[in-house]
Amino acid sequence: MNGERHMDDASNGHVTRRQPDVSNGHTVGLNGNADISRRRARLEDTGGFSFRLVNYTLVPIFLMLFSANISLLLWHACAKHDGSFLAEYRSIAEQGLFRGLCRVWLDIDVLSRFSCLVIAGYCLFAVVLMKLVPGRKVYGPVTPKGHRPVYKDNGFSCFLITMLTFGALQFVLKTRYGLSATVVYDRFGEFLVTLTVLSHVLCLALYFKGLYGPSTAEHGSSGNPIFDYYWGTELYPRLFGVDVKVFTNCRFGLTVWPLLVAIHALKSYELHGFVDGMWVSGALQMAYFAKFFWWEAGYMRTMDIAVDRAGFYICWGCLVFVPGVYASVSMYLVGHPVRLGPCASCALSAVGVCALLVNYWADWQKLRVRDTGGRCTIWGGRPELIRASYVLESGEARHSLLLVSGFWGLARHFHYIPELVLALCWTLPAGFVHLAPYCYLVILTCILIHRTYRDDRKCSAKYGHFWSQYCDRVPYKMIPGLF
Ligand SMILES: NC(=O)C1=CN([C@@H]2O[C@H](COP(=O)(O)OP(=O)(O)OC[C@H]3O[C@@H](n4cnc5c(N)ncnc54)[C@H](OP(=O)(O)O)[C@@H]3O)[C@@H](O)[C@H]2O)C=CC1
Ligand SMILES: CC(C)CCC[C@@H](C)[C@H]1CC[C@H]2C3=CC=C4C[C@@H](O)CC[C@]4(C)[C@H]3CC[C@]12C
Repeated sequence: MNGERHMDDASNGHVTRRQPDVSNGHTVGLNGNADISRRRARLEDTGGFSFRLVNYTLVPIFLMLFSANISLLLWHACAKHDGSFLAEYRSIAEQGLFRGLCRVWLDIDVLSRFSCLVIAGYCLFAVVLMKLVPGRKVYGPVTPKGHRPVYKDNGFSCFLITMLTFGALQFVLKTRYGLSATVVYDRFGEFLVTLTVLSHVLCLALYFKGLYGPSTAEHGSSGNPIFDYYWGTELYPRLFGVDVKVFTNCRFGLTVWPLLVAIHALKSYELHGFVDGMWVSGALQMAYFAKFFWWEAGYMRTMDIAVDRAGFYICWGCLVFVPGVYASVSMYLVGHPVRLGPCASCALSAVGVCALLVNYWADWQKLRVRDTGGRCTIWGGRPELIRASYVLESGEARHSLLLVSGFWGLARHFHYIPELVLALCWTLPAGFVHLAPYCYLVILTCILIHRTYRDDRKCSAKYGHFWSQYCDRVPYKMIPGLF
């Protein structure tokens, strides 16, 4: 498809029917006008003191501490304790939990010159690609304040160029200088702590930028600085002409993850030669990234972009949690080569590819119905639709389509099941000796289950009784007949 494509306004998560934005399960209502006190009042309206203390302060603090520590401990367990959390726990507990944990952090060379140079070099490279690689113009959903984000759909090309450049760089390093990019695996702890610190600096900058120098009208404070830092103060920030969320989510998180998978596969090859478990896992992940970038314009309409603000959750998450936790399966496999044999390799690959296709197909059905105004076929028949209306903050009425057939008729978030099955397929090669490689799967399950609730709340606030109608016709959140 060439030329401009306008995204369905309906996908904007910030338009509400009768309540402020409750998309995160927190009553956010942060749609960017300057009336901070009004928003604070909204936040305070949502429950008693203890409810607010837990939801807007304690949970964010817990998540920030938990995610930072799990990213590092996962690496530390793999690097120093053969992937065993139990051994990791014992070695930390020996010194007293708090002291032991601090030792893990402080023993690592933070902001080392090497990690800073590699990270800065990569960021520069990614930004140059973002700017120079051509792509058709696509639009994000219009915000209630009338902002329509514009994107260049060049994700797939940037991904390919990055992977090819990595391959060429590795070839030159190896043949000319005897060096290898696998040094990133050897010194990954340094990278993680450096990324952690740099990402906090970015989040802090974004926090103040959202309050005092926002790029668009979608900004503001909830009145609670901790929650604001965690959730963000601006929806579509730009820094030096760069769209921050496109950079953090797509050009960093979702690109560094495949680079790490490639580095882990190389390291495994250097250590053990060809190990089919690593290659099955790596190939399935690579197919997942290719699918992601092929569909990147669709991703620009999802909650991550249209609802979640640029704060710790999304930005720090994509800069540190994705490289640290999402890429941890292949990191674990480096130290634990598992030979699957041809039958298991083929079975896992086949199930994984089917899961990937189903997930893509479900996302595609939703986009297709919206793009064609329902004039398309879904599973060979005319789509069953609910023509839902909703009202923008400005009072303007809009319409949108809710698909009730295809995968969207099985359950309201059926597409999360293939997402999980695929992740399982690329994790199973790790075997069942340790829990560490299953961290991603466990965390992903929590994120997706939580997301089914978040999305229901968001859509119910947006579509009101149309959403109730949809829920009556499709009563299950994720697993037909069960949940
Ligand atoms: N690996 C990971 O960590 C994660 C991966 N993912 C993947 O990302 C992809 C997108 O995620 P997802 O959570 O779905 O993001 P979305 O935000 O795109 O999905 C939900 C949105 O789709 C619209 N919608 C809901 N029901 C219908 C329907 N019946 N018909 C038409 N539109 C509907 C609503 O938005 P609207 O306002 O437009 O009506 C709703 O808010 C998936 O493939 C998922 O598996 C997701 C989360 C985590
Ligand atoms: C407490 C926090 C540190 C948690 C951070 C979570 C985020 C890093 C992730 C939350 C949602 C995730 C994603 C959503 C949808 C995606 C589409 C998929 O095709 C590829 C992965 C992803 C971009 C994924 C990436 C991580 C999150 C943003």
